[in-house]
Amino acid sequence: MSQRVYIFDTTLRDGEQSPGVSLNVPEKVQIAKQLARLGVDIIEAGFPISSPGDFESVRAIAREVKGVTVAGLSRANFLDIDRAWEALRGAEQARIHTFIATSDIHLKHKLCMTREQVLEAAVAAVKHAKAYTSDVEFSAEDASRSDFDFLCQVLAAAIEAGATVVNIPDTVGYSIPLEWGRLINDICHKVPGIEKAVVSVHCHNDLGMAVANSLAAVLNGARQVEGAINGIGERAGNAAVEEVIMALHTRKDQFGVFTRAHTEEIYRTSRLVSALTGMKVQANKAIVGDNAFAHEAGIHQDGMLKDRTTYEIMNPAMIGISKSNLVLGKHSGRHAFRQRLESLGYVLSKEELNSAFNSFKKLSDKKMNITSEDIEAIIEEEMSRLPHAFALDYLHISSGTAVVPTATVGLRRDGQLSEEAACGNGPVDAICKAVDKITGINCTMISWGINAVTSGKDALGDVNLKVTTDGCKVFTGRGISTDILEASAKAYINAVNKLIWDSMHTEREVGSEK
Ligand SMILES: CC(=O)SCCNC(=O)CCNC(=O)[C@H](O)C(C)(C)COP(=O)(O)OP(=O)(O)OC[C@H]1O[C@@H](n2cnc3c(N)ncnc32)[C@H](O)[C@@H]1OP(=O)(O)O
Ligand SMILES: CC(C)C(=O)C(=O)O
Ligand SMILES: [Mg+2]
Repeated sequence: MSQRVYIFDTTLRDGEQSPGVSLNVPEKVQIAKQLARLGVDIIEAGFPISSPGDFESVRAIAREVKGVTVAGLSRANFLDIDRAWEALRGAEQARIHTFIATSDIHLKHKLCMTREQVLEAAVAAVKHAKAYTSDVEFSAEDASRSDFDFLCQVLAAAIEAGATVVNIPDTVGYSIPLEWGRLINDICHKVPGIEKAVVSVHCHNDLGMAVANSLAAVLNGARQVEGAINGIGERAGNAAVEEVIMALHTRKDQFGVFTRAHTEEIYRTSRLVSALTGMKVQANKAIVGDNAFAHEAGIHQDGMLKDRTTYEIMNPAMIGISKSNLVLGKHSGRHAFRQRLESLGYVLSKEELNSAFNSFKKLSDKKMNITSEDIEAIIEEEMSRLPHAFALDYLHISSGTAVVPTATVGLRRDGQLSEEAACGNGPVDAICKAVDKITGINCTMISWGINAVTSGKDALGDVNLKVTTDGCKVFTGRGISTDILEASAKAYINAVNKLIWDSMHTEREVGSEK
């Protein structure tokens, strides 16, 4: 038996049957092109007889999307099949997919047909489709609730009539994996002529077992799996294609099969389908949910930082997700906190880390998402507690068109006020020189910029600047005020405090090496 599993994507047919979803022709073509990039083998582009829009979508996809088989659905009647072929005829590889239910429940209550009539309709439909294309798929709708012998009889007759794929749907998501695996195994062994067809499964998720059932089927001989991206579809949806692909790939030790999917296109495909259908992906959804590669628990984050494989069985890059996400929150620990600080350019001693970590824990009890800005605010607060941190007490500026700009600055450190005055090329330059006189550190300003935080006359000015003393190490400073000179003074003092803090650490590190 071949080890290749064909992926039949029905996002555009069964997926679109999700209540509330309706895709127009360009949207369907866009998704189909992305599905081709993902490397699915068959795209079920629609149900051509169902509406002019669906017909047009199948026709456009058949013409425009190459390198993949394009399928169209039809009931077991000639009109549906003729319409399906009309839509599909421009495809590089076209498949007519015809179906009829085989369960007594459907026969009695829905089709109002006898078993003999269904058998006859199935055979006639396959033969009619076969006159158009060699690639014909036959589905026995509601197979999971069908009488086994009758199901086998219909499948055998469909193969005899020319079906190259026989699809076994769990239409109402009723089966459980053990039972479903056994059914597929029995079909593979008992249906006359089954070796001439690919056995396919189409599982619905009413009991949340669509993917598990699909995989059980693969273990028992199915070589085509049908599903939809993000698991969308009728009622609780279809088997999620991305989950099937990644399960077969990640556990090939168990399945021993392969698909031709380009897994790194999975995430992009999922986002596109979600955006165009308007069906949001739940955060904890396997493979493509926002949390699928996010870690918040401190013990997990520590493990991840030491080796990703401690808590991840798949590399997010394989799915097209750039990297795992260590989310800082109330369950995080010191390792992850320190790592975020280091990525922001802060290196803290053990005591400082502990103190900042305590502030972080208090904040995380109140705030759900801790951002990098929150972390910076915590550190700045920590820095302001340092014995050598300077804080602006007051500022007086004399400036104009006919005077030399002069600044008088008062800074507090450990409660002590120090005052100095200085002249400069402009008022900002004068402020910096006065600050330098107090701190005893001569800094060179590399850049200065201002953004308006709010709008209007009372806008807050957000000054960002960079200073250096040696031309190598650069320290950034930020200050916010409605007065841009005060914002500049605060930003400059902020940068100088970082510089002092850094030199204290460098000294301590050198000292500790001794
Ligand atoms: C399990 C699945 O997902 S099957 C696919 C389901 N998808 C859809 O139904 C979406 C698209 N469907 C539609 O747009 C419409 O249902 C149409 C255009 C196909 C048909 O519309 P209508 O002609 O108005 O019929 P309606 O949908 O009300 O009823 C379905 C008819 O098809 C019959 N039918 C259902 N399945 C089949 C089948 N596989 N083969 C032959 N006839 C079938 C029903 O018995 C019923 O026949 P009746 O009119 O003689 O009672
Ligand atoms: C048309 C068939 C394959 C189907 O969607 C189902 O039975 O769920
Ligand atoms: Mg279905």
